[in-house]
Amino acid sequence: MLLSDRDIMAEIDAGRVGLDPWDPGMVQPSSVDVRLDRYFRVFENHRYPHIDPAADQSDLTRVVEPQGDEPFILHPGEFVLGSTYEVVSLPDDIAARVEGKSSLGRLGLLTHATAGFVDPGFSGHVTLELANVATLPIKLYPGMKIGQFCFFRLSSPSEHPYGSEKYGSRYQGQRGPTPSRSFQSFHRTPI
Ligand SMILES: Nc1ccn([C@H]2C[C@H](O)[C@@H](COP(=O)(O)OP(=O)(O)OP(=O)(O)O)O2)c(=O)n1
Repeated sequence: MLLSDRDIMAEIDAGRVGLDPWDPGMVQPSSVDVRLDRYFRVFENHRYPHIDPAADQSDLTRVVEPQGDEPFILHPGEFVLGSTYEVVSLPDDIAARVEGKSSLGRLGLLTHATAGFVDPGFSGHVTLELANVATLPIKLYPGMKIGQFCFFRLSSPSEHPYGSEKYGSRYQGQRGPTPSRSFQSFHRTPI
């Protein structure tokens, strides 16, 4: 079930869902707007001949921080990682999705390429997969509204929420735009 504004507020007031920093003005009818943090990870493609999900390529990306009120310019076709300004924390019976904003989508800005799901139990900044599919560069201002979270109540609490031992939980507690940890516990079924 998708949580309404009043259900979201009740979960926040009960301390079960955390959004830090919290601004009640960000609540929408059944979502909460989130803002863009000031850190980005740009790809250093010259370092590798290919991207390998099985290999530790931690230096494939480099952190860039615009100074003061400077925007980050995202060029057409470019793909960088960003992150939400808010840290989100979910209990074991609520999952979330990060969604784009229509006003930005209409300009050609994508906020996640394929991964919009936030597990029950997750806590951390959410990493944004920012892409410009327009034909002109787009200015990204730290602190601007960049997307929205919507929240879903599970049919029952998760037995092994994100962060518990059972699963990898490779991104629990992540701070800022976090590069892929795909190589950690990379598994391939022989077929
Ligand atoms: N755009 C997104 C989507 C998700 N997450 C966070 C919240 C999720 O709970 C966590 C893990 O997401 P997935 O389960 O989709 O990723 P993996 O399966 O690759 O990671 P893991 O093995 O840790 O489950 O990453 C994020 O930071 N940014």
